[in-house]
Amino acid sequence: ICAATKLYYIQMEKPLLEEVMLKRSQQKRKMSRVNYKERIFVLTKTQLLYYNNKNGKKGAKKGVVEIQKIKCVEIVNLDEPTPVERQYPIQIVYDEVILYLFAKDEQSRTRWLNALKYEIRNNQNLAQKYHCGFWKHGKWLCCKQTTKSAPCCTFENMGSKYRSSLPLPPLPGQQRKHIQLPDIPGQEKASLKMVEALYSYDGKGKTEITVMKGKKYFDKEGGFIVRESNQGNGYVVSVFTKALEDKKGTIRHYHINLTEEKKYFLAEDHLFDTIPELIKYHQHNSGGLVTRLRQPVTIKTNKVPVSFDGEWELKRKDIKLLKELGSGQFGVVQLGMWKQKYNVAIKMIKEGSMSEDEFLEEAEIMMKLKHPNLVQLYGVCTKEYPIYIVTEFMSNGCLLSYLKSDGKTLNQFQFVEMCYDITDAMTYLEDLQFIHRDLAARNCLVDKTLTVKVSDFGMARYVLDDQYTSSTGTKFPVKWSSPEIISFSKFSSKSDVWAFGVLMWEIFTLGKMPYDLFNGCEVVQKILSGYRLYRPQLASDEIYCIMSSCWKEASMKLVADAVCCREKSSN
Ligand SMILES: Nc1ncnc2c1ncn2[C@@H]1O[C@H](COP(=O)(O)OP(=O)(O)OP(=O)(O)O)[C@@H](O)[C@H]1O
Ligand SMILES: [Zn+2]
Repeated sequence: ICAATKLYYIQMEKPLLEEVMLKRSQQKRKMSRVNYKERIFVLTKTQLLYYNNKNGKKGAKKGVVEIQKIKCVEIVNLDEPTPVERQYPIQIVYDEVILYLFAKDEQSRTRWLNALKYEIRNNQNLAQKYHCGFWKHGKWLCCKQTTKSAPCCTFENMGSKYRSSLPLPPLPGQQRKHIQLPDIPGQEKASLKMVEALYSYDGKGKTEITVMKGKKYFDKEGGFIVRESNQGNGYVVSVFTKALEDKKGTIRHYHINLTEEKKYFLAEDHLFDTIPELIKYHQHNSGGLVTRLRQPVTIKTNKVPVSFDGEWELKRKDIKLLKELGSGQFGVVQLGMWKQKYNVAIKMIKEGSMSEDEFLEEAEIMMKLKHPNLVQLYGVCTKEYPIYIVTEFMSNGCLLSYLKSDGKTLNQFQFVEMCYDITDAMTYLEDLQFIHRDLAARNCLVDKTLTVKVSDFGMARYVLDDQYTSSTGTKFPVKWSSPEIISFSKFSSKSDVWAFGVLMWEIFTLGKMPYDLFNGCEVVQKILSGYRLYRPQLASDEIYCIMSSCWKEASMKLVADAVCCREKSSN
């Protein structure tokens, strides 16, 4: 939980926007000349930072504005003839200072305005008014007042709609899907209610939606889809709302219109070059729609509906095997199709590799474990051999292989996000007092959106292979094992934490073998004498601190003594 919280805060440092913009000198001395310099601006959830621009790369840090201190973010009117590169000014008012920035075009300016306004929405001292013109040569160009601190002349018009006690969803592209930490404002834990269409229905008129039998639809305020128009002429945004007369909610449909200049719009005054930009805008501004587009509704066809209602024995004839994905301790894993439409992964249990009865006793409980970062168990086929274990299919396969093959394409924040995904699932398991027992990169899987999910939870208990289950066996995951596992085979959520630390290390080394110079026996000796994995090059001190905090021990001596005793007695 502690690691999860820390990783969450590191995510807060993640760049939301990064772009080169011109910055006007701040004229700290009254008569100093006005100049404009190119800076690289970076927005995070807590700071707006700017750096020297060294051929598009960040050079020395030149300044920081704390998001908390910002009072106002607005455009500035152009009252004077202005060179082309300064047509899109933004003002950021904080402390008693104004920062003037110049975006390269209207789109970029809108992007920054929206992002900044969104991040400052809960600030304490947001200004009610501002100056719509520049402060220049000792006066305000808007109202001609000559004291800088003169009361502002223009009422704030846009900021207010971001000020809301209701939590807003994260910015598009930055979504954390399932943050559960209670004390951070602005988190929205989606409470999705799923409705299944019992009959197919062709929507008529403006307020009806076409549904297909058996498909699942989310019934949520602001839930929306972009779909092809039924008439085949372009695209339609369908959005669900309960804001209107009908308490059960209605679905409104809006045609995406195209102007002659090839700009898209839903409501006249907001034009966009692309549909994603249009959607992005309306995710933050209702702009004429019944409601803001809050939550994209996914009608994923390759995902098995989760409501099996306890029906965990699946029919073998409903499963078509398609291709081999790999193999593990229990045998071959296949990609398959369930009921001709859902992708699933099928573990075909090799006879003699699993204590099947014990697994089946527990499978029902494991089916009930549901978390966006746990590979979902869908069911089993037990009537014939080989027994099938059917789970969610993860198109990017095993995390360890993914790190080795594609790790180089990932950035720091993606590593952090992966770690965070795992802590989220592990926090859930710990809350339910479910111990994983074999957490490692090889037992995590990656889906097509690069979300990492934890797999094979609890499965180590059903392995029939002494080399794997005995702590002295050759296949026993010693390198992921905490001292108390090595010493007394004591598994707990705490030993899962130890393994998580090693898993973090695997992520930040792009899938290196931990302690690669040592064999199992040597690792045991090393660990028990206090040796720990080194800091991976890609891990900052902060990250390494989280990682190594997973390998702390209450008392090394107690454990060392215990091992010593055990060795003596076995001699
Ligand atoms: N749900 C899944 N979706 C996609 N690929 C999968 C899935 N489950 C397993 N695989 C693929 O099959 C391989 C074998 O998986 P399995 O879980 O049986 O073994 P393992 O965890 O790699 O090894 P072991 O069982 O020895 O710990 C994985 O490495 C992965 O490439
Ligand atoms: Zn003014």
